[in-house]
Amino acid sequence: MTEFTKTPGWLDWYAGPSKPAFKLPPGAVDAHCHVFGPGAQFPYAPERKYTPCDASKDQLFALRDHLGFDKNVIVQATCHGADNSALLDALAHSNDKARGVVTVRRDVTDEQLQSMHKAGVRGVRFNFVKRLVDFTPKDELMEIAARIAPLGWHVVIYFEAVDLPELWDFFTALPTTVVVDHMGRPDVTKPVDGEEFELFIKFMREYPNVWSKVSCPERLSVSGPPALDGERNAYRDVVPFARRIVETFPDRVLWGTDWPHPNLKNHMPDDGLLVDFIPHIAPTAELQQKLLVDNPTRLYWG
Ligand SMILES: O=C(O)c1cc(C(=O)O)oc(=O)c1
Repeated sequence: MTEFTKTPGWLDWYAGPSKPAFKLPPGAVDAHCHVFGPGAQFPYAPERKYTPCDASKDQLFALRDHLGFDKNVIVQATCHGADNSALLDALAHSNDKARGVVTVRRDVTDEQLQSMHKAGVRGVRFNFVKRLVDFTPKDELMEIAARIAPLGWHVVIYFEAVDLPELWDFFTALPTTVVVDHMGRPDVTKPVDGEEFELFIKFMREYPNVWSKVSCPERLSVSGPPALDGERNAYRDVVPFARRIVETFPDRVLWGTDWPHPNLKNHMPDDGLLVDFIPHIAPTAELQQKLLVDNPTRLYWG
């Protein structure tokens, strides 16, 4: 049995979350969440940049039911590298209520890809956030994208807003649907109609294969207030950014909790209150239906 020691200062996920006041529509999908280990059963990768607390599939499924979601999309976390065993185990025990996005290297075989497809995998994740991963050459990533495209899978990309100009040519050459994690991490202290965020809007406007997760206000917010202590109007500085994306591209947005929220530094949100962020960025029933049900169902269960 392997013992792991958490990264110093690690914040564990919030136990005993509230019941959201916002009632999720039937069939709602939490389209961005992770499983961590448990490390004793699914060891963390040697090349990881952090060691988390455990966050098991059973704990994830309990949260899903408590919050009122119907399904999950589980995204491979960088602490597991390219070993997708914990994720695949969660899919296998999900009763068809979960899909997955994996991390693979160029040595993955076609048989492995086929078998992951049968298990419910529908995408690969390419990560460009330097604090999370070592650099992977773009030709290797493009080769992987070309191999997963025939399966109907998509590519999930995680990057910081300042790096979009440099990554533009690579992203716009990808042959699949492209899903951006956490709105490409805008700096929300800059104007919502400023140069940086306009480039992201342009990316989505000019490339109809690009989708965005309007998730992670708890990571992007600077002025808060956090989703804690009954606050149902949290992270107000993030609202204009997320709402602009939802209202401009209503058919290409997804929402997820990001549970168990790796690497948060100053607080851990109450996931029930985090769900209450949704109506602030998707104010009508029609937008909520697309964001939470229609879009993820089409992309992952279509
Ligand atoms: O910002 C992060 O630290 C972060 C990390 C990971 C991961 O380690 O996979 O995933 C996320 O969605 C966000």
